[in-house]
This record gives sequence, C-alpha cells and structure tokens, in this order.
Amino acid sequence: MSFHGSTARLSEARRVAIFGGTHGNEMSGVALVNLWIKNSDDIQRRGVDIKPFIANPKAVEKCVRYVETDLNRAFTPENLSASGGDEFPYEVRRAQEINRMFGPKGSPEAYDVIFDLHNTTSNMGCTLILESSKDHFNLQMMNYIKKAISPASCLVLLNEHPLLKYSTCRSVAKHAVGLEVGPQPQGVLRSNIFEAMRVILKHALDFIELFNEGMEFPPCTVEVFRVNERIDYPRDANRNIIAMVHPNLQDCDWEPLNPGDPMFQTFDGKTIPYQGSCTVYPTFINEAAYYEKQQAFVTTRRETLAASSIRKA
Ligand SMILES: CC(=O)N[C@@H](CC(=O)O)C(=O)O
Ligand SMILES: [Zn+2]
Repeated sequence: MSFHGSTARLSEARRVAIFGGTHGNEMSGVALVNLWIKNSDDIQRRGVDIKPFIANPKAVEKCVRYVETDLNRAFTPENLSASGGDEFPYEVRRAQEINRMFGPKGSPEAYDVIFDLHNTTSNMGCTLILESSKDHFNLQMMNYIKKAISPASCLVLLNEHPLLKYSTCRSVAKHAVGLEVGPQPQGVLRSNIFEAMRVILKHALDFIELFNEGMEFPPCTVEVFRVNERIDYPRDANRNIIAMVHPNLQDCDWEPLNPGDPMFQTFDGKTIPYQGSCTVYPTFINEAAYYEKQQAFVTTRRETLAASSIRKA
C-alpha cells in the first residue's frame, strides 16, 4: 500500500473466491455455491475471476459441521507447514490443499479476496466478519455494502482479539471476509436467509468491480463490534451445563447487555445476572455449534473505525 496525498493506492482484486460448506450443515452457503458452480451468471463481474468453491465436501455430504476437526480452525502455521499426509485429520489435509489452491497464506500469490459463507442458529441477522481493523479495502467494502442494502442493515463483527482470534479458511486470502447470516437451524434452508446472503454477496462483488475499474472511494467511518470476551454456560463440578440463556437475552444479539441484566436461567428457575463492569453487545447467543466450544455467547464492544480513501494503484 502506498499513499498519494491521503488516498491509499491498492492493487486490484483480480482473483476472488466464494467458499460455501466450510461447515457442512450451514445450508445457505452450500446451496448458493452449488448454484453458482452450475450457473455463474449472478457472480460474473468485468475484470474479476470469481471462483465458487465447496470448502469441506465430506462434511457437506454428511451434513455435519466437520468430519474430524473444525476446518475453520485448521489454518494454523503448524498445520499448513506440516508435511506428510495420511496420519492427519481429513480437515487438516483439506486445509493444506486449500492453502495450495488459494494461497499460500501470507504470500503475494494468494487470492485477493475470499468470502466465506456461514449460517448461525443465533438471531444475528446479516453479519460481516473481519479479522483486521487496518484493512482499508475491507473497511471500504463494509461501508459500501451497508449503504447499498440500506434500509436493511448488516453489522460488522471484528475478530481481532489476540487470544480469541482463530485460523479461518478465508485467512488464506489477502482480504478475508466472513459472512454470517441467521437465524437458521443446522441442516435447514430458509428462503429469507438465503436471499439475504445472496444480496450481500451481490453488493460485495459490485464493490470489487467498481474498485477495479478505478473508482475512488472517499474516506469514511465504519461502525464495528469488536470481539471482547467469550462467555461459557454455568456448569457443575462435572462440567455439565446447569443453566440456559435467559429468556430476556435469548435472540437479543447486538442489543446492549448491562451489568446486572439477566444472562442465564438455571434449570430450577434462578436468574444469573451479567456481572461485567460495563455495557457490552452480545452476539452468537446460543449458537448450536458453540456448545462443544464451551461458549454461550461472545461479548463485543462497539467502536467506530476510520477508513482512508482508496483507489486502484
Ligand atoms: C457458527 C459458525 O460457524 N461461525 C463461524 C464464524 C466465523 O466464520 O468466523 C465459525 O465459528 O467458524
Ligand atoms: Zn460456520
């Protein structure tokens, strides 16, 4: 990235991938990517090579999140640099293959953008997930999408936490964009969720086309929700869950949770309040896939990021 005046000059985004089925039971991404593999009319853009791709075909076939280990946690430097083969879990071998096809991660040959399509059982609506607050291309894309879909809304989750960040499939690309749409049960297709995902992708690809054509995007600000803390369910000495998300919190993703507000409800009816020190914005509330990760929800803090003006180099 170089600066002329205050405009960042960035290389164009010629190679773009759309991943569905990173988790085999999140059906909107699976259906959209399979549709686009058959007929790519919707995703053609001038001057951009766009590849729709099923990331975890074995998990899709079985309609499970993963076969042996979570593919969206597998793109660690250790996994990607390991040599050998058969002794590794299927998803680790698949991560190495994806890294060869779309990476190598961190190299100049890597794909420019990877969109990774997910569904959540939480009531999160349309959420775009970023991994860096310093990626001005992605911040400008967020601003573009938010304006384009208005008055509908989509929120930006920033997962830049030193301990809570994980090694995603999309992190192979120079610009990683997660798209999380819910609520939708695992293994289920809902037309409204499918449609919301399709429309966001349409605007995202429009942004890339305009950028490649030389449009300058002026400075802007983007509201993001930065991942702050992971909250587990209350458990007994045997690690069994003893409470559920409180009815006042259930489905209230992105709404402020204040100290003292009800958070969990025990099986015998007692309320457990939130005891943090300030207002937070919970999300991924009661996500089905996160029971095994000991996570009832994640708290976020709202902040405003400044994006510099950008233009193709
Ligand atoms: C429900 C779900 O799978 N969420 C994604 C979020 C992401 O892509 O960062 C995950 O845990 O990998
Ligand atoms: Zn997922």
